[in-house]
Amino acid sequence: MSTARFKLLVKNARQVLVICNKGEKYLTRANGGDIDIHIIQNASVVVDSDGLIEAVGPADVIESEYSRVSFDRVIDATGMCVLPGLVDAHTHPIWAGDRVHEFAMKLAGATYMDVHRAGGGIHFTVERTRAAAARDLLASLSGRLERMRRAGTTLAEVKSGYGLELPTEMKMLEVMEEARRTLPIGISSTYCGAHAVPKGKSVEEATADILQVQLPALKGRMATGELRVDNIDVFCEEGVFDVPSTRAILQAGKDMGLNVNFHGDELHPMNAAQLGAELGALAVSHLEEVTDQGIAAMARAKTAAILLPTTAYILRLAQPRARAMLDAGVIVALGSDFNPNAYCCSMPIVMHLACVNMRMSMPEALAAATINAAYALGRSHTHGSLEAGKHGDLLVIAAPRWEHLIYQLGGHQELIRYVVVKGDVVYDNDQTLAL
Ligand SMILES: N=CN[C@@H](CCC(=O)O)C(=O)O
Ligand SMILES: [Zn+2]
Repeated sequence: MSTARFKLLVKNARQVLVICNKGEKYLTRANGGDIDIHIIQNASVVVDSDGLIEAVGPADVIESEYSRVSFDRVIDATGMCVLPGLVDAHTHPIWAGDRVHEFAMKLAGATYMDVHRAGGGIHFTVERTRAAAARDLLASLSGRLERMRRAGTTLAEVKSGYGLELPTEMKMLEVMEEARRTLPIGISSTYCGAHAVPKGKSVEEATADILQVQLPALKGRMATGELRVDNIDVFCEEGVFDVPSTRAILQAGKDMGLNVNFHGDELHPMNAAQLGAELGALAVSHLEEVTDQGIAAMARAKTAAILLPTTAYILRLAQPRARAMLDAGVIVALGSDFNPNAYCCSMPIVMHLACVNMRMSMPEALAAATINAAYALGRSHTHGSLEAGKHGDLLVIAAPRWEHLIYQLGGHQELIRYVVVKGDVVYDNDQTLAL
């Protein structure tokens, strides 16, 4: 090795969670075995000058191979564990006005749709987001993404969907674009203009507005490079967008080159999983009410299931059937679903809930929050594992075994020592406490 200068060396970690090491795009139980995550004991990680992973291997091998290289930063991870940056596959973090008052209503027995039909829920947030200035939305988004980063997230999917008309949807996408360019976290951006049917419009009118006004405008702004949008989303649900309107919107987005990734089978079985499989969707989120046929279709089509443990928890819904999905070979991913209904920025808490309430194993939850979440966003060639050539996104936790990140409910604040994005330390936490 020549006398190069690289960004970062993380050395002598007790465990390095590589996750997978053969270029796998996702991990499933397809062959009947358990999800197998790749771990190296007593290992080091090298990040090159472009912020990409150069090498991961036994500490002594890395030490001798890179002895002539100088590093901008060296982290001594003795006694600690290194994991890939977590990927949050489903969030709604751009909005104004919280809904703490609705939390009280739901605790008193109101359902999600009771609140929505009464003009609250998404409608409440839409009114406030329409009225908010872009700079205020960017400021609150920045704070929320920082909270996510401090909890180990280095790539987050971010949705629009609190405008439901052209000006506000574009304002949200512009805020997202600015965040993507300036904030130290990866963003996968999603147009979700079909998040609810705006007050005063029918489903048909809302669908026509999206197809004839919003999507053409978005296409124009993507063509000029003003906006970069990765995914298209629809809330497919009884009383929101029905299957025909969902299909039309998703197909139009797909024709524009967007990845299909939508909300389905949450409160009622809608056969959304089958629709996703038919459309070649990268992912369908929620799936609390998915049928066996829907599970089989997703497994066949390699459409990822993005499960959101906070939603079922907060709304006291039936848990998504993670075990049935995993056993059928579905690619299972996780998301925080951060939004004014489910206020949680922490993927470690999400993994904990997935293990306890959805009966996932800790390796399954970690694969779901790394490589499989990256797959759901079309990013598993760059994110989700510590393999050479991928982004140097990682976290260092002050614990002798990686499982502490899931086991310690809410303990990530004292456990996560460093968070690194593309080789830069973006969170340096000297508040870690001994176990
Ligand atoms: N279910 C639809 N959308 C969000 C909730 C958004 C909101 O209530 O503001 C979700 O994924 O949980
Ligand atoms: Zn959502």
